[in-house]
Amino acid sequence: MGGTTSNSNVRSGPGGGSRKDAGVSAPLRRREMAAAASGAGRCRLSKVGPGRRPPPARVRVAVRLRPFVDGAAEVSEPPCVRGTDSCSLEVANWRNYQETLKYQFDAFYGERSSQQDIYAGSVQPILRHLLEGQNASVLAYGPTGAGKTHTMLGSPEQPGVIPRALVDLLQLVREEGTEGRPWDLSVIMSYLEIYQEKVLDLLDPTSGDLVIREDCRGNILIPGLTQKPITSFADFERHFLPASGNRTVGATRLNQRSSRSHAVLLVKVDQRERLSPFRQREGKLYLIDLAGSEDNRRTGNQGLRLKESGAINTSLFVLGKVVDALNQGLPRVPYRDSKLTRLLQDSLGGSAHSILIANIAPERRFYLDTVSALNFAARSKEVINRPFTNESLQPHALPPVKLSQKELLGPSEAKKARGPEEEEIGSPEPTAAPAPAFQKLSPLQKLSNMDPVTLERLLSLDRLLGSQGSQGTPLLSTPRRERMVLIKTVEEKNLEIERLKMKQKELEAKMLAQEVLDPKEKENCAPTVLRPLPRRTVTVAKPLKKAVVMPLQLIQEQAVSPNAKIHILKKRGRKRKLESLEASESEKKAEAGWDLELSPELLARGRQKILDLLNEGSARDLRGLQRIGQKKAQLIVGWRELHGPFSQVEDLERVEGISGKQVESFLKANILGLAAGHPCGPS
Ligand SMILES: Nc1ncnc2c1ncn2[C@@H]1O[C@H](COP(=O)(O)OP(=O)(O)OP(=O)(O)O)[C@@H](O)[C@H]1O
Repeated sequence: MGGTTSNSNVRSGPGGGSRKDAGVSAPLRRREMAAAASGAGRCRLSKVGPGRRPPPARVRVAVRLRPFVDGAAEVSEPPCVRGTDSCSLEVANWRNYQETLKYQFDAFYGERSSQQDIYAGSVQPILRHLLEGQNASVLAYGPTGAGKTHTMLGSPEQPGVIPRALVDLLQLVREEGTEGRPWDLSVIMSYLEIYQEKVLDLLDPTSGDLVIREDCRGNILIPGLTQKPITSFADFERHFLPASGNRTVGATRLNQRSSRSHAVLLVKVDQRERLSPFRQREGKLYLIDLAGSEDNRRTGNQGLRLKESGAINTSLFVLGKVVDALNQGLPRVPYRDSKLTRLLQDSLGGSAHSILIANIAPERRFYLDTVSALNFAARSKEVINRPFTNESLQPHALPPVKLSQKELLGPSEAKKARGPEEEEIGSPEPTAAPAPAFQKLSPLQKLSNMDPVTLERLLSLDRLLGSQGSQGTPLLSTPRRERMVLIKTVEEKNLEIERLKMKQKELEAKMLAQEVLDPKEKENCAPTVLRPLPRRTVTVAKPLKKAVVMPLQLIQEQAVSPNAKIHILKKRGRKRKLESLEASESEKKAEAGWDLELSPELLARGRQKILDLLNEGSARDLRGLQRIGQKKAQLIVGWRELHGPFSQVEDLERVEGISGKQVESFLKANILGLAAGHPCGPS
């Protein structure tokens, strides 16, 4: 290794974390803005105070150099890396052997450092944040065979970060949670791996690929992931050791037991205040052993190993892009481009106290990997996180909710939001009660109380008047007298509409009576053939496109079940009848000119059944519904866990990943089957 140092090759300047934190440089601000945009600081929490952003905490970076593991190599070649002090190291410059590349980090651990040195120096200090209700993460990064698993897991003789952290954390929890202390504490663990872009539960390997979600505070969670309560280290080992056996490892040319996946141990510390105001806090610790980046020219990987390697390298590449985007303050940070980065979203540029341990190897054959790992580590230490206290009130301590969603809506909207059954029950909802005299309603509230049809007509009249330019004054701001005249006109129109509706009903009844009398006509009609009625000539508002929902199976069912009423097909445009129920699917599609009107009770029954399933069904039950696969089922269960029960089927649209269109087609596919009491088959 050359003795001369070239300053131009110093990749990271001597500026320590404190100096950078205090600085107000533009790039730092941009990074902070990106961190905020990425989800940090979205919370309004008591520790931080409403409107105030949590203070920044830079990602800490430590580098660990492992010793030579191959004695022969140590004798034949000098190391290509060496430490210069407890924070700095230098690497030979392959372009010019007279020079070295210098790096400075928060800590550097040389080849003689022990497991305890790394743990006590870099990991132990962040554990206390968990008891403050904050998140923390430890990531082991580096090329394959550089010692990540050794650092995180270690061996029975040299236990690594994971066992040491668990021992200390459980001890802390015991001390803090003893009787007489203000908080009651509990610890829960989960363990997963990301293997070939699949999130697999190591505590329950049968569970399949899990979905990663983000809550309103920007916290990352995985619904359906097994959570095991632990109270002692023996408890932890009982779950952890067999689960570690489930992790995917394989032999490569560079490591006999190479991790083929990213392993993530999640330890959650839940705290509940014993006395008023009964706050609760949650701190999460992620302990992550990343799979190593692999140069497949050297690993000699082929087949499955090559595929695994591709997934590992891609996710690590995205990790690099995320770090770069955060550093450059880019508006879009590509967290979603890989499962790994999605999971690390609140650890990088997010809400956690994070420490990255970059593992490097001294052998020459690792040289390029070492330089690339060090460069990544140097970029990572510029990333700013904003840890905050994750604190809320325990559910029983919350004051009663004053306004329900229905109460916030106007009466007509609330009526629409209620199911037909609810309407029939006619509960004395506050929405129906007159507003108290002292409550001064704003004009907007008055409008929202109006019948939507009237309101729609008022607004279109308003638009019309506006477009004519004659009156010039928009309706809602016209003088009271003129407004009254206009409203009266609207009311008259409404009356006329009602009259026409009545007339139409009479006509319909007449036609039905005629059909009954006409035996020839009757002969032609199989009981299930749905007959068109004259088209309505008056539309109150823009006609809503009605869903044509008629699974063949159900129509046949209706034929033998006279109780269930499915009414009428209404003609729209072309004069064609549904000839027979055996009509092919394409023919049915061609019948777009026909609308089907279904018995409202039948629809309401179907909706209620769907709602019950959405609120009470397991992911497996939900998979039994049409148009719901494994992912959507998990999304639904996850949403429910986060937000509570769905109040109406349309709430499905609020589930991230389910669009309004999908909800519509889901409804169409399921409503009749469920109403008719069919068990739903898989889609
Ligand atoms: N600090 C250390 N002291 C002694 N041996 C070490 C040290 N670090 C790593 N090793 C040894 O080096 C080998 C490779 O280490 P390890 O499996 O931890 O690498 P890795 O980075 O996790 O690799 P991969 O990404 O392929 O899983 C192992 O035999 C391990 O025992």
